[in-house]
Amino acid sequence: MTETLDDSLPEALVPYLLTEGQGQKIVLFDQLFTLLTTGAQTERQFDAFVTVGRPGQAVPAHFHARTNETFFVLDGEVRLWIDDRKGVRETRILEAGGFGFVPRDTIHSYRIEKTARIFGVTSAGFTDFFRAVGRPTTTPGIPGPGEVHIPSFAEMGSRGAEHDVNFVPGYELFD
Ligand SMILES: O=C(Oc1cc(O)cc(O)c1C(=O)O)c1ccc(O)c(O)c1
Repeated sequence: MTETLDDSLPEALVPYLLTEGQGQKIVLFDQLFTLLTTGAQTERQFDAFVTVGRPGQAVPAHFHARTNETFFVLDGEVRLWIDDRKGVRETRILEAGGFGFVPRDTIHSYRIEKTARIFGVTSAGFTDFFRAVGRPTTTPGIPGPGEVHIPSFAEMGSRGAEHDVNFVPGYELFD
């Protein structure tokens, strides 16, 4: 018999299957993050999630001291900025199939340019930040105008500091 799951994820290292749209869903700003697997399921090895959103603002520029991140664009267009402050300083619009690797200590930001779906695998624990500042939801799909969740600047800063999300105020996104 086929096992079905609600949106919650198992508490331990067990095999599981999710159907389209299943996973722990969190709204942050105007995007929906669906967590597919996290440290609790992967022996603290990695997190994997899908982001969906419409064209909007760039996320505030930031870096992580311990987290490596990936962006794999499934649909749409996403501009990614990366700056490792050691010589790699680049921006590019990634279309479906495009990929970005953002290692720890790299200042980065992204902006959805055309309604997009992005698959991300990161170091374990990264998505705890979404849980901390985002709003849980059971509604799949891109949040509607009444569903956006905009945390305060102060909350983003303090929760970010707890979760290794280090914002870089005044950082200018370049062309
Ligand atoms: O979510 C990603 O990044 C973020 C989005 C925010 O609204 C605030 C943030 O601080 C971040 C962050 O990176 O910390 C992200 C990362 C990787 C990926 O594949 C994504 O699709 C989104």
